[in-house]
Amino acid sequence: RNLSIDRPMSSSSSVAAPQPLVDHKDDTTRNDPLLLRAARGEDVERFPVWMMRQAGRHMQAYRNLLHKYPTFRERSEIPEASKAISLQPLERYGVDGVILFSDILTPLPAMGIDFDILESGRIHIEPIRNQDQLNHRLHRVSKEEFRVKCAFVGTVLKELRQQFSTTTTTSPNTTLLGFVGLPFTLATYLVEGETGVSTGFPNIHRLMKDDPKLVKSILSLLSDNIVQYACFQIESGAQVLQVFDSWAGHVNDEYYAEFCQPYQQRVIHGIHQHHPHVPVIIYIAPGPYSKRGRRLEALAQTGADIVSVDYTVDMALARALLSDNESIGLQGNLDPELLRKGPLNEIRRQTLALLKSLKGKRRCIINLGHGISPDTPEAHAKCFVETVQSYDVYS
Ligand SMILES: O=C(O)CCc1c2[nH]c(c1CC(=O)O)Cc1[nH]c(c(CC(=O)O)c1CCC(=O)O)Cc1[nH]c(c(CC(=O)O)c1CCC(=O)O)Cc1[nH]c(c(CCC(=O)O)c1CC(=O)O)C2
Repeated sequence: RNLSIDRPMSSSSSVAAPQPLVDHKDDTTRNDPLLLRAARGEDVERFPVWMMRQAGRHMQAYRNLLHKYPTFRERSEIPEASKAISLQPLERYGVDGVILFSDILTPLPAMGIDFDILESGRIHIEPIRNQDQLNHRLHRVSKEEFRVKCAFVGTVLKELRQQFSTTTTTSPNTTLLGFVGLPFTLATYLVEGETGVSTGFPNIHRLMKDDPKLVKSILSLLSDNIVQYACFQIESGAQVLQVFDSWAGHVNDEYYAEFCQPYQQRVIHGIHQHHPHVPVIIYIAPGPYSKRGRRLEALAQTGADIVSVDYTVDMALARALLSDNESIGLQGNLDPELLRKGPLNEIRRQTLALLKSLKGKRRCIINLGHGISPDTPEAHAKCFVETVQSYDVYS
C-alpha cells in the first residue's frame, strides 16, 4: 500500500504550490473526523483519544441496563442495547472514537461455535481439539453470510455512522471503530474452551507441539472468516479497525513466528486488499513474551498502520524502538491501573507526559495500555479525556 502521505513532495515546479498532505480521490477527507484523519497520518490540530473497553462495566449507565438486558449476549446482540451502550462513553466523556459494543467472540456463532459469557466473566465454549471436531464445527463464512447472521452488528454500525455524519453542524467529530480478534487469540478460546490466561493455555500449547497442522488449519480458516467479518464491519460503517491478538504475548518467539504473526499479516493484508484506505490498529495485551516492548517491532511488520502499545513500556521507548519506521503510528498507553487508582493530579501528570513523548509524531491516538478496569471511577476517565483534549500540540 502506498498512501501518498509517505510520498516525498514533488519538486518539479519552481512555484511553491501548496501540496495536499493526502491525495485521496476527492477533497472530502478534510471534513472527516479527527481520529480518522490522525489514523491516516494527516496533520491534525490535536491528538484524538478513546479508551479500550470504554463502554461497559465501569459506567453507571451500563450497569443501569443490566436488569433490562441480563446477559452479555443480549447487550451486544440486541441492536438497541448495543447501540445505546456504544454511545455511552461519547455522551459521558466526549471521546473522539466510538467503538462498537461487541466482543472478539461475537462472530463465532456465525461460524458454528456457540459461546456463553457468564456473569463472572467466564467464557464457555465446547472445545475443538481434533480434525473431526474442526471439520464438523468450524464453518467457512462469507461476508454475505456474516451480513445475515450478524445483522445486529451491521445495523448498529450503520445507525451509529449515520448519526455521526448528521448530528454536527459543520463536519463530523466522531470516528466509528470496528474490531476483530486475530486468529491465534480466537483459536485459544476454541481450543481451550475458555480463557487460557488463568491456566497458561495448556491445550493449545500441546496441539502446537503435537499437531501443528491441525492448529494451522484452524488458524487458516479463522483468518479467512475474520477478513470477511472485518470487511462486513467496514462496509457497514466502521472507519477504523482495531485487530486484537490479545494472547499472542503468551507464546514464545518460535511459536509466535509460526502460529501468530503469519496470520496477523494475512488478516491485515486481506482487509487492506479490499479497503486500502481504512486504517488498521493492532494490539497485543502484555504477556510474558510481549511485555516491555518485546513484540513492538514484530507488530510494526504486520502491515498495520498503527501499533497500540501496552502499559508496560514507556511511550518514549516505544517511539524509539520503532523509529526506523517513521510512517507507523502509535496508540496508547496510559496504565489502566493508574486510571483506576488516581489521584486525579497524577492521572493528569502522566497523561501530559505521554502527550509530550509523542510530540511531533504523526498518526498517533491516545488510549490506555489495556482495557479500562471495571472499577475505574468515571471522574478519572473524564479527567484523562479532558487532559488529552485540552492539550495544545503546538505549545
Ligand atoms: O479472560 C478472558 O479470556 C476473557 C475476557 C473477556 C473477553 N470478552 C469478555 C470477557 C470477560 C470479561 O472481560 O470479564 C466479555 C466482555 N466483552 C466486553 C465487555 C464489556 C466490559 O469489559 O465491561 C465484557 C464484559 C461484559 C460484562 O460482563 O458485562 C466488550 C469488549 N471486549 C473487547 C472490546 C474491544 C475494546 O477493547 O475496546 C469490547 C468493546 C468495548 C466497548 O464497546 O467499549 C475486546 C476483547 N474481548 C476479549 C478480549 C481478550 C482479552 C482480554 O479480555 O483482555 C478482548 C481484547 C482485549 O481486551 O485485549 C475477551
